[in-house]
Amino acid sequence: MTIQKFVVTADQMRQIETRIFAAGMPVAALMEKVALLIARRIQQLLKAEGSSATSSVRDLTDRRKREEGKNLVNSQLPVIGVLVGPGHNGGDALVVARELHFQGFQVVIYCPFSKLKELTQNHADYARSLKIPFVDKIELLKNCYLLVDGLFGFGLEREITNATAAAIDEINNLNIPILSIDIPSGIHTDTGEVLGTAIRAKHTLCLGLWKMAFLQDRALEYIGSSELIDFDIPAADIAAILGETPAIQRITKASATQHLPLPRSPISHKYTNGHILIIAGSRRYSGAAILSALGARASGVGMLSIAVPESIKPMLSSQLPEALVIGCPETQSGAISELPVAIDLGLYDAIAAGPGLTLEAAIAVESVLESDRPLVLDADGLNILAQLGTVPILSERCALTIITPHPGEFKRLFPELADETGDDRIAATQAAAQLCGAAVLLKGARVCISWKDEGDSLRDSYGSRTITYLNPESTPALARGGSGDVLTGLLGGLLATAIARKSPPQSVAATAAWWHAQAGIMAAKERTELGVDAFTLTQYLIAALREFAK
Ligand SMILES: NC(=O)C1=CN([C@@H]2O[C@H](COP(=O)(O)OP(=O)(O)OC[C@H]3O[C@@H](n4cnc5c(N)ncnc54)[C@H](O)[C@@H]3O)[C@@H](O)[C@H]2O)[C@@H](O)CC1
Ligand SMILES: [K+]
Repeated sequence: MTIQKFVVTADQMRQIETRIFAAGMPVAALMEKVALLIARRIQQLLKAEGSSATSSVRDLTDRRKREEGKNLVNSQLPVIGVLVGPGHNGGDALVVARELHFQGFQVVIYCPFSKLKELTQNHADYARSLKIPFVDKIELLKNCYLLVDGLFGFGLEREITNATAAAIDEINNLNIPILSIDIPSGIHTDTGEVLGTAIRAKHTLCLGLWKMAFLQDRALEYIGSSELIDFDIPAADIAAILGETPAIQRITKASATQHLPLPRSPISHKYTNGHILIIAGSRRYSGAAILSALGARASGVGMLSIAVPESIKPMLSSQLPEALVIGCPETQSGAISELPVAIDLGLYDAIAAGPGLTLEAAIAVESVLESDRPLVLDADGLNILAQLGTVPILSERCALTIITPHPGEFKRLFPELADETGDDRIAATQAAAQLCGAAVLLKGARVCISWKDEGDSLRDSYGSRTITYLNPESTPALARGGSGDVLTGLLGGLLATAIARKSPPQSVAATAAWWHAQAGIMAAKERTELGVDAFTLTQYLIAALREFAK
């Protein structure tokens, strides 16, 4: 079982927790276990940072051994501030404060609440008895080296207002690195929405199972970097609440690799490895066709055909010697006016259409929509689809369609939905998939992919019957023109191969999103976040594959 693939709502986490407690695990024991893991992780992180502050802390612990029994409070030493809320998130924080205190760190506690849950109150009383200082003004935290945020966890449901909101803003303004326990206080666990105001963490330790907010773009600036603290939730309890095959999953290396067309059959030939037709480009946007084709090339697809306006055919042929380039009749401005009369779409396992077409290519896009071929539709293909009427057209298709909108295109395709679901990208993608029957890949920092479930699996947390995959890792280096064109080609190539190999076609969308992001991450590591232009990205696809698929 890979714990990394699970993702839960606050309600699901509560249900899982309830089962654990009902089975006999004492609440206090679980809090103790979890908070000890957090305290240990904080110490590791401080050590890894290797800063002067950490060495002072180390000096302190060494000295502690030497000077046993002496008062260790020394204002010159780094102080860790612990922010404590009224619920069990605050309880976790108090256990962390206590442990760090015993490890020789200088700790101060800020708890602006008079009424605490019982267990949290017990820990607060014990911390006071240990003479860990409590401060009641935020300015007294200003010399802290690190703040640990335990104000609210997944129990936060309503807006933070008044004094608490003002305190959070003041804490953020101290500009001290903050480590959040479970989730930055103020972030909605499911939607990632900021409930009034929220802690801006540098790093967040998510407890037990990944919460939905970590996959919602709007929460990412608050979450900072993040990691999961696994506290041994029994697999049976997870399965009881999420189902044997959870309706919503984070993409993992294992799941991405599972849907790669590897290994190849030793007796495969070019046609059994799939034939993709890419329809892309115009005189104005010729590069889009090249980038999509290079993306498809990296997928290892058996045969690559590219339909472009006649006038840019030589350019494509020179860039992609292995490809079959089809010149199409073109408009005056150099867009595809229609597909060649002689083209037989039935030859292709899948079609990918859209990048760089311009709105003038509507007739060509209509032809592929009317065909019975599995289809990836992107960019201008989507803009044309929106004009034709998204839902009626897609509902009529008899083959799989995968649409890959960015949020702007999504709004054009599903204007009502975009209004209803706001910035909840997961809910929006699921609702769109449910409505139009296509697989929907919503681009963004955390790509979300959803399609209607034809089986009998559980309803997902939003009540719709969809399968959803969320890409947990990416890089802002990919936020530039052309990187989407690469994804279209890569996805198209994988789709054609999946069709030829008779493997589940929708799942390749998750593999493509993961692969694309991993290539971006690898390229950014080597070349910085500014060094990942779309062409460079295509050059990292195979290197990234070699790394994650080994
Ligand atoms: N799920 C699990 O298995 C575990 C959970 N633990 C911790 O428990 C947390 C959840 O604890 P709780 O359910 O007690 O909830 P929280 O600690 O997240 O906060 C809820 C508390 O805040 C108050 N509150 C909610 N919204 C507020 C607002 N807008 N303004 C002011 N007060 C507000 C509530 O009345 C309640 O007292 C997790 O995030 C985690 O840190 C851990 O102790 C161990 C294991
Ligand atoms: K928190």
